Amino acid sequence: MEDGKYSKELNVAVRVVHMACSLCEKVQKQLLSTNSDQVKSKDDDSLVTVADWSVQATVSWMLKKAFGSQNISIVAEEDIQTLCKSESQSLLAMVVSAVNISLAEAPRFGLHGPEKPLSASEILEAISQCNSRGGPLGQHWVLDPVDGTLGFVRGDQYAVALAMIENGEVVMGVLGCPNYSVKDDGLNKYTQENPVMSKISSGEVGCVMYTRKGSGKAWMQPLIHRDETFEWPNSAKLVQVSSVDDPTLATFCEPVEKTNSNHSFAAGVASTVGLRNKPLRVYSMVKYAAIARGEAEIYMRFARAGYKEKIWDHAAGVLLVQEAGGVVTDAGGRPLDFSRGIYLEGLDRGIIACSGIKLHDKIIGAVYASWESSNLASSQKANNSHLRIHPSFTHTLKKKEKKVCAFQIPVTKLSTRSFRFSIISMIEKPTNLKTVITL
Ligand SMILES: Nc1ncnc2c1ncn2[C@@H]1O[C@H](COP(=O)(O)OS(=O)(=O)O)[C@@H](OP(=O)(O)O)[C@H]1O
Ligand SMILES: [Mg+2]
Ligand SMILES: [Mg+2]
Ligand SMILES: [Mg+2]
Repeated sequence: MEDGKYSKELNVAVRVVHMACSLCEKVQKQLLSTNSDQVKSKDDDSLVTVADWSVQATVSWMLKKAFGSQNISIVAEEDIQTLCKSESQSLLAMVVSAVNISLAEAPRFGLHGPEKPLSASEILEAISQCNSRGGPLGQHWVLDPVDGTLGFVRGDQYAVALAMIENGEVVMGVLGCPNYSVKDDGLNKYTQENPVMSKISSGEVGCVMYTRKGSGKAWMQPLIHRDETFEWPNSAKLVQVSSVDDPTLATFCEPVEKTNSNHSFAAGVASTVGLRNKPLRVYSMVKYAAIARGEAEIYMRFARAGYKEKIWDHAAGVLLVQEAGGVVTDAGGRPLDFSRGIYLEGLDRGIIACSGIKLHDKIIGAVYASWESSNLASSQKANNSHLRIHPSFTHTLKKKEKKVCAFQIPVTKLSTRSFRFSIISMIEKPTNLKTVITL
């Protein structure tokens, strides 16, 4: 790891993510072999497991140990509501055990754990202290303890994602992918058709990827396994996005579940652009990892209307793709905004991550061409209070009082009539609009 800004933070974060991956591997193995009661449903019907809480507690405790509990703000996914219920005693006991086993392993990763095992209340405190809401000022750690919990429970891909946001920008990202082999083409071998258990027994190792904003570099390390005689520093190699910019050769990734992304809209975009390969459906932020490693070229994600993407599902992955040479924006071509709390507020329709600008431009253009006729358009319009601007057609209008209004302009193929109707909203309140564009 190179010296520079955030080098201490990055160094600790990488090691802590290694610890978290090791924890997850044990819990996943146990979960798949014993079918025990380690999985719960949340109010929104999504899943949470012993691993999610245990990783959050472990990372929270280790970061506070390294940087001081007063100085640290952590935004993370999980809370302790379910764990505190009287019927959750055995679940809490499993979390306490997993956390203490993991913390006891800290020296293997060149870190210091606690002198004695943590109590249940200390662990609950560590989890619940990750309740920061982020925002535009200061430093905030952002943690998704297990991203792709569904994949985790199904014995498939998942990730541990830790990032840091400073003054609203992602400045550091670490992504642990325990079932994504460090070997080339690690993903294609472990898709749904190839259960991950074969990987565990074959002894192949997953990876931890990391980067720092502005470095123009993204690194990958192999995971460390218990039986290995190993001492830090771990070896790391640089990764880079793919150089493929011909759509007919490109591979696109998308979420596995239709509820998390509209597959048919993505298929329409893919066909408009001329993508030929079948979509690679992969759980979790491993999709970003695949783009950063050059094993896929495009990641499209179009959530259903009303769903607001959360910063912990994207921060680490977005920076990895960008620093490995790729481009990530919303579907209107604008950068994702990590400065507005726990949600990616103002996100325009979806997220597009690409290995290069050429493919990215084509995808954004195809989204515009397909949008008005899609079901997604009518369902999301009601929810869109913000502006959609095609990057190449952004017109700004300076008003006397120096406020800037911007209009959505459609892609070239749309008619003049649809141009008029497509001026649908403004950055400022409608009362700020004094000039009407007439064609
Ligand atoms: N309805 C809906 N739409 C969009 N996104 C949603 C939705 N519900 C949940 N989530 C978040 O998606 C995270 C999992 O994303 P994946 O890309 O792994 O999806 S999939 O499982 O492959 O379908 C998942 O992250 P984890 O909870 O950490 O697994 C959620 O934060
Ligand atoms: Mg979740
Ligand atoms: Mg997640
Ligand atoms: Mg999660």
